[in-house]
Amino acid sequence: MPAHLWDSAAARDPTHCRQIIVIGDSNVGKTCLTIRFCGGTFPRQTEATIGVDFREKTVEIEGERIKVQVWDTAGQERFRKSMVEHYYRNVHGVVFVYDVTKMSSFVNLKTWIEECNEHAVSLTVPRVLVGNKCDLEDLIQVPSSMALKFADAHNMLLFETSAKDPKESQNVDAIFMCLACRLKLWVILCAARQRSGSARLLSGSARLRACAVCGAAAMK
Ligand SMILES: Nc1nc2c(ncn2[C@@H]2O[C@H](COP(=O)(O)OP(=O)(O)OP(=O)(O)O)[C@@H](O)[C@H]2O)c(=O)[nH]1
Repeated sequence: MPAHLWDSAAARDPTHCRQIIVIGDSNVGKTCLTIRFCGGTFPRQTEATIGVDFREKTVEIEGERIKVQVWDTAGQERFRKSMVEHYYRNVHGVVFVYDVTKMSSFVNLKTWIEECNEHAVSLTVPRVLVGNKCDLEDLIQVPSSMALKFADAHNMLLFETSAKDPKESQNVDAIFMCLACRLKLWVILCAARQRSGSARLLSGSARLRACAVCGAAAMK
């Protein structure tokens, strides 16, 4: 395992990047959510994403700076083909997005989760569910209760938000802050295990899984 990841100084290093991938159907607002978080604005116009777009932001969690790189992926199949495997391989956190005004984007979440699992993204990689476009109140098709049930069944937190409404920008931040926070906790947990020198903890159990941050084995 890479020793530097256990070093708390490295964990605090703002240049040490955590990659978060944003996936979901085309047009659900992945680009707008990413721009709202990284740039604080809502773009007047967006083009369909081709492959993957990268944006970065350094966030502070309990006094520690963590650099978050957000990978905004194409929702359209024809624009995804070549990129999927490479990006899934290096991911530290996943944001699944659906459009609260479009039931089909919610139904399709199953396919996105399957794709994620098929590409061997460990279940220990933190995942969150985001219902976007909550500002379109009169058009909502996906009730919160249904989304909550789905989120619970898949062990994810649910965020309902709007990339468009500036009053919701804190909620958009919360999505990524939540993931960054969980990643930070994960690093601390792994470091504690490493310090305790517990070989038993790090091997020999069918319940062990790979750590999302450092690739080391860790308890589920
Ligand atoms: N009302 C409303 N519209 C939104 C919101 N977020 C995005 N949109 C609109 O939805 C459309 C699609 O937004 P994008 O962010 O480009 O969607 P995407 O998921 O990145 O689409 P792909 O790149 O094709 O995968 C645009 O017209 C946005 O203006 C929101 O919170 N509220």
